[in-house]
Parts: sequence; structure tokens; C-alpha cells
Amino acid sequence: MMKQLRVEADHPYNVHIGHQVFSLFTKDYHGLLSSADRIVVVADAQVAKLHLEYLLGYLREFDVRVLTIPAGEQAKSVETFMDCHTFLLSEGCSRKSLLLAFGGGATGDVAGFVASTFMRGIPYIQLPTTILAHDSAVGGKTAINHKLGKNMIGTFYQPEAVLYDIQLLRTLPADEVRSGMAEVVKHAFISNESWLLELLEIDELGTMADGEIMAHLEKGIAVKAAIVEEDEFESGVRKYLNFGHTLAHALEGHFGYGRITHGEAVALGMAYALHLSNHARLNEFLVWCRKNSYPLEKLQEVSFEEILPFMKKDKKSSEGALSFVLLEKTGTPFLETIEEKRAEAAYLELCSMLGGV
Ligand SMILES: NC(=O)c1ccc[n+]([C@@H]2O[C@H](COP(=O)([O-])OP(=O)(O)OC[C@H]3O[C@@H](n4cnc5c(N)ncnc54)[C@H](O)[C@@H]3O)[C@@H](O)[C@H]2O)c1
Ligand SMILES: O=C(O)C(=O)C[C@@H](O)[C@H](O)[C@H](O)COP(=O)(O)O
Ligand SMILES: [Zn+2]
Repeated sequence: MMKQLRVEADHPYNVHIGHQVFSLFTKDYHGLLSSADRIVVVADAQVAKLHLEYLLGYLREFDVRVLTIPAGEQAKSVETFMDCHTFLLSEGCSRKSLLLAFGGGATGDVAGFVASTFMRGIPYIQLPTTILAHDSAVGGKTAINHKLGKNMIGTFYQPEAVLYDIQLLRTLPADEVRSGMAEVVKHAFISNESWLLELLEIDELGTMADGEIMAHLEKGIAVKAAIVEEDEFESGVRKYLNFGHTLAHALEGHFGYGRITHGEAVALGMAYALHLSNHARLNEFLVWCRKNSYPLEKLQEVSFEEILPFMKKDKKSSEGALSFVLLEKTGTPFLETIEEKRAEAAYLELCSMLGGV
């Protein structure tokens, strides 16, 4: 089964999700691939080990070059960014070349950034391999990290297409399933209470069947696509996709990129934002996080002073103000600047609340 969703961005494209989506290389995308002078797959090293042969099986007709990059978050570095450019240059790539980003959000973010900057921009296709990447592969945000802040160097650059083969998700370890489902829950919190309640009933994320995962991913992509269509370059409503991220990015910066998964950090960040929002479902959400082994205890390892400098540099804020996406209620997000004293008190309250969950 294969489904198709449309993203009507400035540069519109389709998201194909389901089984055998790579068969579209020789159908819908045959023209794009056959007109490229070079096709380069930028693959996460771990994903390459598990699934590169499978991918290349669908690309037999084409002359494809492969560059493997470090697995996961370590790839979002200046070094990997430069290694990609060096590879493209030494392989004789030009403005007529095509890049395929094969991996999770980290691979998609760095490869997308490379695509947006190589000779000032070449086309690329996202081939996401994680649950989380239902979010990262759609919407055109690309980035690498700076030690002073997450995703601080990047561009908005939409792909030609997203081919999302959900069969590849079967090899995801439990912590990556957990990480990805946090962004699904984020999409529910900012859009739809009944979907949220359905998600909060899942006691063991690891037991979800392919069909169930796919249904949630489709809903998440639809929420994301609608927001991107309205505000591609994040001057307004796109900021709502950052629900939970002011604290999440601070935690990632504090612990070191890759030491806490992005989705786990987002889960903790959503708990904080729910508390700041006085949201009725905070306790329910914390119980769900506990049942599904989100590392809530990590919050107690970090002082407010340690995360404050990162939160002050958040991309939603300026002049060091603390900026959060809060919820009036589920489905009604808004942007709020919170005074430092209130943010600190709420952080301490949340930390002490965690002992009782
Ligand atoms: N651009 C955006 O809009 C956007 C949105 C959300 C998140 N992000 C970014 O995405 C990144 C997180 O992405 P992620 O959660 O996909 O993680 P990831 O890309 O870091 O991958 C996590 C781990 O899973 C492994 N992996 C990937 N696919 C696998 C598979 N099918 N089977 C087994 N192992 C697999 C990788 O090797 C890695 O070790 C963060 O850097 C975050 O900032 C970007
Ligand atoms: O697409 C968006 O916009 C998002 O905010 C999605 C987030 O889940 C994602 O983590 C994104 O990379 C965050 O972007 P940033 O601009 O806050 O770095
Ligand atoms: Zn995110």
C-alpha cells in the first residue's frame, strides 16, 4: 500500500508513504533521475549497513555514487558538511546533479543543507528511515549544529519529493521509536485532542503494528504540511511546530548533541510547556512518558542556570527573551514570552512533580 500527500510550498512536492515507494524512482521520478548528470546517495552509516542494498536494488538502472556519513546526530557538523561537498566536487557533480538523503532527520538535515549550498543549490529527494523523520523530511528546514545552539546554521530548502518506505522502520531500536513518537504527539498536541487521546492510550510504543504507525505518520505529515503551506519561512504559525523545542534544544545543547535523542528532549520540553500552559493533560502526559520510558529523570540532572543560556538563544526569541509555544488548549497553540523568574519557578515545580509520577 502506498499513499500520497501534497505539500504546496513555494516549490511544491509530493510525499509518498507506504510500501515499495522506491519503485517510483523508475516511474514518477524517472525523468528527474535520468536527467541528472550524477546521482549521489548520502547515507547514514548505520542505515547503509541495514538498508543500502535494498535501496540500490531500486536504482539499478542508474549510475549511482554513495557517500556514507556518520550515523545520527554526529553528522550535523561542519566536518560532515564539508566532507559532502568534497565528495560532490571530486565526483564531478554539477548543478545538474541530484542528491538522495537516506537516513533519519540528522542525515536529512545535513544532506538538505548540502543540497541547498552546493553550487548555490541542487535538487534533492528525502528518503526518511525513522519515525521522527515524518517531521524532518517535510517542510524544507535544513541545518547543522553549532556548539552554542541546535540547528543554528541552515536554510529553508524544499526537496523534490519525499519517499517514505515504512518497511525500513522495522529495524529501529526502541529509543528511536520513542523519539519519533514524541514528534507525532507534538503534532497531535498542536492540532487535535481526540488524536492526542488515542496516542496517550498507547502503553507500549514498541508494540505498534506497521498500519497503526503509518496512520499516525500520515496524520502528522498532514498537520506539518498544512502549517508549512501557510507559513513556509516561519514568520508566524510555523513557530507552533516548535512546541516543546525551547527546552528540548537547550537540553540537547547542554548534554551534548546525540547524548539525548531529539524526540526524548522534545517530550521533556512538551512537559515543561504544558506546565507553563496550565494544560489539563500534563499529568496524563507524564504518566504516558513514564510508561514508555522517556527519560524524565534527565530534567532533574540539569539546573535552570545550565539551560538558560541556550533558551535565550532560541530562534523564536530576540534580545535574550524566553520564548515558548504554549497551548490555550489542545489544538490552540500560541507564542508567549515568559519572564525569567516565572520560567525558573515552573521548571523547579516540574522537576519536583516528576518525583510523584
Ligand atoms: N528539519 C526538520 O524540520 C526537523 C524536524 C524534526 C527533527 N529534526 C532533526 O532530526 C534529527 C533527529 O532525527 P532522527 O530522530 O530521525 O534521528 P537520527 O537521524 O539522528 O537517527 C537516529 C539513529 O537511528 C539510526 N537509524 C536511522 N534509521 C534507522 C533504521 N531504519 N533502522 C535502524 N536504525 C536507524 C541512525 O543510524 C541513528 O543512529 C535531529 O537533529 C533534529 O534536530 C529536523
Ligand atoms: O519544521 C519546523 O518548523 C519545526 O520546528 C519542526 C521541529 O520539530 C524541528 O525539530 C526543527 O528542526 C526545529 O527547527 P528550529 O528552527 O527550531 O531549529
Ligand atoms: Zn523537532
